[in-house]
Order: sequence, then structure tokens, then C-alpha cells
Amino acid sequence: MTNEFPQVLTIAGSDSDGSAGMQADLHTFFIRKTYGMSVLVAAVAGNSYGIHAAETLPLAFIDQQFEVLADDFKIKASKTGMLSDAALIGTVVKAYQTYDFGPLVVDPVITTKHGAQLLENEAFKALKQQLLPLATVATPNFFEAQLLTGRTIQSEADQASAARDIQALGVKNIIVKGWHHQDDQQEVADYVLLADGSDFWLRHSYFDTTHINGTGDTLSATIAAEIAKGQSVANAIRTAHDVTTAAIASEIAVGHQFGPINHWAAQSVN
Ligand SMILES: Nc1ncnc2c1ncn2[C@@H]1O[C@H](COP(=O)(O)OP(=O)(O)O)[C@@H](O)[C@H]1O
Ligand SMILES: Cc1ncc(COP(=O)(O)OP(=O)(O)O)c(N)n1
Repeated sequence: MTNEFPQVLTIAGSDSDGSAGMQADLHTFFIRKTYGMSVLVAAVAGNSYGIHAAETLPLAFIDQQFEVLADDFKIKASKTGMLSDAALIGTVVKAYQTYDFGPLVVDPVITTKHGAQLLENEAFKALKQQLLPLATVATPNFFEAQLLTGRTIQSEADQASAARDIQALGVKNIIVKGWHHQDDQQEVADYVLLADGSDFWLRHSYFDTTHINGTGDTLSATIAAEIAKGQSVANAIRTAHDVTTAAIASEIAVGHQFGPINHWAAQSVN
């Protein structure tokens, strides 16, 4: 007898230190008991001190990866990560409109939390006008939500308003992740706005740790994996929050400065 695993796709960049990007997505798909596939679009030379260089793959080769996957597999859900520039966003949008890769989770990766810019400024328009309208779920962090909306987020009301602005771009469901950069912080609050207009907050105590590379990838990859398994969007987002916080709660000793989160520690989340 063969075990059938839901097949999930990440369209993302490789981060050489394994902490974020496609590597974090594939770790996540594995622990959520889904079969992960990947369209590699870019690669960064990164370590725990930061990102030192980035390259984008040729668009024709990216097209070919989409084509061969569509020829063979039944992908139930997909997610995007680092997409570099407007031409690459255009290629991904075209492939997504040509083939059936299931509901799309867009992690609008603009900069890493340590300040490396992974999307050119000129690509914001393509992100907002072409890619985000295809999203079943978008997962901007605090900084990305401000850049996408032009708002300054200083309160929970501002965070909720930013989510509504992003929904107005055509995104069905949104999680606007909260601020988590302060020594004396007590809590992190993520705001979720669903397609039917209902909303809720996901709150967790703040972990004062330098091991938080790949949190956004893990959250968005879990959402895609859970949707592929048939969960509702709301439950997929709740599970993703549990998985990500479990992985942040327990450090692994990898790297000298900003390290990865611990996917093994998150394996016990149901
Ligand atoms: N230090 C922290 N303590 C608690 N939760 C955190 C911390 N850092 C990130 N998170 C959680 O991790 C998830 C990913 O958020 P974030 O790190 O903002 O994404 P990104 O990687 O896109 O910047 C969110 O649910 C956020 O609340
Ligand atoms: C190749 C690549 N893609 C994305 C990231 C950033 O990942 P993300 O989880 O959104 O952000 P951090 O938590 O790492 O800030 C990356 N570093 N490399």
C-alpha cells in the first residue's frame, strides 16, 4: 500500500545557511507531513551574520520548472517567497494563471528582519497589482504591511487598518504579523482578517532570542501545507501560528549571530 501525501509547492529562493527561504519551507512541509516540491527562482549567499549576495535564475529555466511539475503532479496548494524583481513576479503570475497549483499563499518578502532587501523597489507595483490579487492568503510582516499600504503602524487599530487596505488589493485572507523587536516587550500580536470580513488576533508571549531566521517562511509554508491537507484557512493560520511559536520557543545552536528556529521542536504540534 502506498501512503499518499498532499503535494505542496514553494516558489522561492534558496538561503545557503538553511535557516530561511526554500530550505525553511521544505523543513516545514516535511514536519507537517506533506510532500514538498520547489520552483527555485533565486539564491542568496547567507549566513547567520546576514545576506552577502543574491542572484536570480534565468526566467526561461523558471518557466521550465513550472511546466515539468504541472505535467506530472497534482499540487494542492502553493506559496511564494523571495521574488527579486518585477520580471520574476510576472513569470510567476503567468505560470500560476496557466497551471493549477491550488490556493496560493503569498509571503510578500521585501526585506529580511536584519535589513537585507530581497525585492527591488520597482517591483512593489507588480507585487500589489499582479501577485497579491491571486492570493488566498497573504502574510506581510509589520514592515511589509507598512510598505504595502503607506501607513505607519503604531497601534493595533493601525495594524487592522493595514490588513483592510491589503484586502482591498484583492487578497482574500490576510495575517498582518505584529511588532517583535523590543527588549522589554511582553507579547506579539498578529491580526487575521478573513475573506468573509470576520477577524481575530493571535497572541503569544515575546521570545527574547536571536534565533528567529525563517519565522515568516515557516508560518506561510505551514498555512500552505494545512490548506493542502484540507483545513479551512482560519484553522490553517491558527496551526501555523502554533507551529512557528513552538519552533521559536526552543533554540538550536547553529551559527554565531542570528540563528534558525527549531523545526524539530514544532513536530509535536497537531
Ligand atoms: N521574538 C518573537 N517572539 C514571539 N513570536 C515571534 C517572535 N518573532 C516572530 N514571532 C512570530 O513569528 C511569526 C512570523 O513573524 P515575523 O517574524 O514577523 O515574520 P517575517 O519572518 O516575515 O519577518 C509571527 O507569528 C510572529 O508573531
Ligand atoms: C532566500 C530567502 N528567502 C527569504 C528570506 C527571508 O525569510 P523570512 O522568513 O521572510 O524572513 P526572516 O525571518 O528570515 O527575516 C531569506 N532570508 N532568504
